[in-house]
Amino acid sequence: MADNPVSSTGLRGQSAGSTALCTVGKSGAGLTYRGYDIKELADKARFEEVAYLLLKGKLPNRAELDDYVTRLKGLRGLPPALKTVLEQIPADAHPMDVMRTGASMLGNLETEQSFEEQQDVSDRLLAALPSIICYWYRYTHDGVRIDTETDDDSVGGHFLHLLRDAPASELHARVMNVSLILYAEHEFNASTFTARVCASTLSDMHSCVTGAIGSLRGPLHGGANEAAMAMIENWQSPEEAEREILGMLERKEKIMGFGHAIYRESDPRNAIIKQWSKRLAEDVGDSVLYPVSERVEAVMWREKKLFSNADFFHAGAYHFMDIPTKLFTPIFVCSRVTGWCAHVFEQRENNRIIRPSADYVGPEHSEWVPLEQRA
Ligand SMILES: CC(=O)SCCNC(=O)CCNC(=O)[C@H](O)C(C)(C)COP(=O)(O)OP(=O)(O)OC[C@H]1O[C@@H](n2cnc3c(N)ncnc32)[C@H](O)[C@@H]1OP(=O)(O)O
Ligand SMILES: O=C([O-])CC(=O)C(=O)O
Repeated sequence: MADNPVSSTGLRGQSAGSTALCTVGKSGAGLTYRGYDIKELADKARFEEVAYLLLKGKLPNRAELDDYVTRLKGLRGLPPALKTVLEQIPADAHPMDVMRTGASMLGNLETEQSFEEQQDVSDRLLAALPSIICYWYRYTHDGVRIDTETDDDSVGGHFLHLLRDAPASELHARVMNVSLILYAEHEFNASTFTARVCASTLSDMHSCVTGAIGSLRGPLHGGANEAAMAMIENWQSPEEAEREILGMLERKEKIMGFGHAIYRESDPRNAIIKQWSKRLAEDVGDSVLYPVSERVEAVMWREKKLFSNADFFHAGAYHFMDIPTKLFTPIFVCSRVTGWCAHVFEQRENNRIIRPSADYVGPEHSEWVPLEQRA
């Protein structure tokens, strides 16, 4: 039987290729996008600058950024056939399924005909994905057909504007900006690897992104921010939270929003979003959810040395901005599409089809039994 040590399952610890986009957990570096520290980006950059950095290869100068923002604003409208499809999707569908269908349908209407169009296709996806989710959400939940072409300068502000029919407050636009920066890129995570595997067959950009959305949907990956919210909203006090978490650990249940495949001691995105979550909690006068979240974090570290990952304090932050829980992971898509597309560019630039081997663990030889004689 083949040797298959647990430590190597899930391809853990194995390099599956190279990238110039991002370092995750590299000693002394925490998280960097093209060499820029995530803390500095979250503090100083606009998400649109980070998108430009990832997709075009360098930070934009003032004129380039202004042009890029104007360009993205001009790409927010949705074709009528896409709106018709979105209107057919039921209100109780999962919004990540809506994102998946939306990206795929856009690929039918605006097919990438050649790789020379990859920059345009990526910009279009980045601009259109918030419109897709909000168009569907408002149609199915509020019965209105919204105009998706807002004049907001930022992707985050545009998303909140569409959701609420009113421009976002400065604080909310700021937090959305930080959140989108934190979620933009993360090396060979599961959804990005999905995109790269798809790209390696020389498939089109919409297929790569559609597949990546499907991978991000799961609760072990992007879906953890929604799962964390569903968990913490049940608890009315830190004491109750502690009791329940101890019970879950006793039953060997997974606590969503904790742990990481690469980081060992902390996720550098956590401290950043946690600080904004606290600020928002103060803004709405919360005295339950934030203290509950803090206690869960403390108990998880005390009991298991497991730390909050990027998703855990995002739950409270989005909740305090009154964003419906089921839209949490779609926001992740609106950001990570930048990383996915940038990885597809890289894969295409130096491509070889991704096709690992498997250790066979089935029977050595199986004797054919005619149909009538089988038990
Ligand atoms: C943006 C993102 O995608 S971040 C990740 C979001 N996902 C989550 O928050 C889901 C919860 N977390 C997890 O399921 C895992 O920590 C993952 C999927 C993120 C990483 O998985 P792995 O790399 O397999 O974790 P790792 O090898 O560090 O696990 C070590 C041990 O800790 C346990 N563990 C890890 N995370 C958790 C958790 N959140 N709750 C309880 N136990 C956990 C594992 O079960 C394992 O225990 P075992 O040795 O007894 O089997
Ligand atoms: O890197 C990972 O495995 C998951 C993650 O944190 C991300 O994709 O942001």
